[in-house]
Amino acid sequence: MNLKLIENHRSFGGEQRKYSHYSEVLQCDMTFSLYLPSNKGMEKIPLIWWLSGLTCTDDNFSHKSGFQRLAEKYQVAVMIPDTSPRGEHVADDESWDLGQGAGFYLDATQEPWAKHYKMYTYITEELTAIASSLVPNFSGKESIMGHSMGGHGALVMGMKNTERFKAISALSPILSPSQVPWGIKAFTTYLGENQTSWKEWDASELVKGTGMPPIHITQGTEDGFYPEQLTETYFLKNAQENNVAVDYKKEEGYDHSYFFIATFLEDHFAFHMEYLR
Ligand SMILES: N[C@@H](CCC(=O)N[C@@H](CS)C(=O)NCC(=O)O)C(=O)O
Repeated sequence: MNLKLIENHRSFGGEQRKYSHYSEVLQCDMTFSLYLPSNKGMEKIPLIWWLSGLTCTDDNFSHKSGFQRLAEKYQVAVMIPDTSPRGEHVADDESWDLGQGAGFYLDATQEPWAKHYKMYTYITEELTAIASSLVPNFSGKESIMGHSMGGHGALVMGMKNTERFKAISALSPILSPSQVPWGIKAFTTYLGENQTSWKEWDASELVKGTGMPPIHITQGTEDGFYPEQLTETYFLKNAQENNVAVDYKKEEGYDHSYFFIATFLEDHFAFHMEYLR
């Protein structure tokens, strides 16, 4: 596993850690970040997964959102993966919404991406085993949240693993990737032209399933990517027709940035903690 602790910062009483390791699934060196609360009460600690958006690494959320205050307040560990496989030998694209920094949290089937772009299996299996070994006194309870591409990733991972994740939330998420430019570009490239294969990676299709965890979504009205990339209509229609509980909130005047994320994060943590206790 070659796990190496490369940073450790005290933050709000807990520890903000960053690790590097060689990923067998992705076939490359990776980093991830992990927050461990102080756990002064020696309680069982649940785990929230955070998935970031396009162009991010695991640093954006830990550097810019201020989430550590909430994780310490609620005594919850937070795991932050990178957004794609990395390295000079890993396929890439010159545009910012494809390739490295834009893995879309799926398992690619098309060349030259299939060898490394397996973010779904990396997170749900390899990183999951690592997380379990690193969170002391882990309660075994997990939930998942994310932003934009990562908001979509959180919905897909949560809805594909309904027994495992107790709650799902997303800030300005892509909701119907098969119908918006970012998603069409990524799915065509990673999964191929046959749109039948897209369905298992599309939150608007998965929401037609049964036994879904509760879902909470926040979208800013002044988000430059809304509604073109982040349209909610089809997702909400499918959720409603299938009786899936989605709390979709629009917030006046907010954009797509980490200023928006930082503003509404407490609301999201409080929502998750209802199901993680
Ligand atoms: N093309 C722009 C926009 C990309 C963008 O807004 N990315 C969002 C996720 S979709 C983000 O979280 N950016 C990193 C940040 O704001 O720290 C860029 O390269 O920064």
